[in-house]
Amino acid sequence: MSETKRIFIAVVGVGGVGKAFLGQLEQLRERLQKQDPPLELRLVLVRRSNKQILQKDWKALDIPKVLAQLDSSNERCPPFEEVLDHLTKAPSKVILVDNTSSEALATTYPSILQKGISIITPNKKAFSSTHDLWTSIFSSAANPTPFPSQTRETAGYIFHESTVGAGLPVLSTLADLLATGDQITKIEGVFSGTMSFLFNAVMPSLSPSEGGTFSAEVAKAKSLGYTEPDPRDDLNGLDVARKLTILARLVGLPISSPTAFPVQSLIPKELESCSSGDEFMQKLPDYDSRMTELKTAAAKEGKLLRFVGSIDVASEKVQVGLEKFEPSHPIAALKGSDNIINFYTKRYGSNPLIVQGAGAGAEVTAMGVTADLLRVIRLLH
Ligand SMILES: NC(=O)C1=CN([C@@H]2O[C@H](COP(=O)(O)OP(=O)(O)OC[C@H]3O[C@@H](n4cnc5c(N)ncnc54)[C@H](OP(=O)(O)O)[C@@H]3O)[C@@H](O)[C@H]2O)C=CC1
Ligand SMILES: N[C@@H](CC=O)C(=O)O
Ligand code: NA
Repeated sequence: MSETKRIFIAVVGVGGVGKAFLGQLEQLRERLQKQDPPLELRLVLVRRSNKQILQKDWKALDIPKVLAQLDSSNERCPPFEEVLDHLTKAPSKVILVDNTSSEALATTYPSILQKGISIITPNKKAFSSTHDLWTSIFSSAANPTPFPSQTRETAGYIFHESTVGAGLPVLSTLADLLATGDQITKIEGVFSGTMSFLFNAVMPSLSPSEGGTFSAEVAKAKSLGYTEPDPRDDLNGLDVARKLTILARLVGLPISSPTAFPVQSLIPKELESCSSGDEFMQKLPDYDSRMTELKTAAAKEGKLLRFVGSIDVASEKVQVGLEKFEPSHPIAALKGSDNIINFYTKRYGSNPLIVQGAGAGAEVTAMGVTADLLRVIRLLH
């Protein structure tokens, strides 16, 4: 066998997605170790909000045992810049996996990339906050968006497939459409696993006796790992707005922020001032009748409520909110946490290219991150 090549992996965030990613990393590590020439994926950092394990001597952490080790570790988190300084001294390439929803970490991506460290992440914050940050990230990365037409070899690569539609091939499909010269005219569909789950459960049919209460289904979506760490970030429409911002920017629209277009919030006005997600969840059942009223009104028109988003490229119009659909409509017929993303393009004409499937959940999201890991590995070797 030829000499083993090596890539160092640094994981920040070990919640639902981070844990599932570590499981997939272990499987991939075993596979790549056996290929010829072997490639070693060596885990050297795991970090959560209040503690970390960093291998200063670059020795491999044992992935199946690392979470238990982290639990019992006393190593507090130094500022991330210190960790980054150490990672830049690695004897081989480093890939940082950001499995958090931290905006603070997201704003450091440009400097991480400039240091030659690649990033893979399901965290939407970096790509859907200010347009300046977006520009800064992709002018720092080795793979400028929307597709690598040139490379800056000393910089790191960045991929973020799971920021839209979790592991579904949404960004890679869009990149292929653009790279092969198609023109996107419209993107529309259901972009939130949480919202899909909620409306499929609260209003599965036109029958008033079917469907759970809104607050109980929100609690279920949270326990299934579909919601953002704070479910209000889903219910206020911002999570979908962030995904549409990312897609619109990839298409070339200079969207300034995810609040720059109409976004419907499902948070009752009275609960906008809740100081915590827990307080919000406790009080939400008091407002279930509001959703029942909306549901009843839609059913009178013979329609089902669904939470959707759209980008009209020519008019640069982006919008997010509730709409009503005939029960036979593909959007109304979704199941579970499924997303559906319709790409209308010049080549595909009036029959869109459709990507559909689970749009939230730890394993399917981690799968998109692991697929991004493979993309970076291919570019590095
Ligand atoms: N869940 C899903 O279905 C999907 C999630 N995503 C995205 O994936 C990301 C992770 O989601 P999920 O796993 O569900 O979230 P969780 O809340 O389960 O996990 C978040 C993890 O990040 C850690 N963390 C938060 N802030 C920091 C920080 N500043 N430094 C270090 N660690 C930090 C938390 O630490 P601690 O453990 O100490 O709290 C926790 O381990 C989010 O950006 C989310 O939007 C994208 C698509 C689908
Ligand atoms: N909270 C999000 C998770 C994936 O991005 C969702 O429900 O879609
Ligand atoms: Na995706």
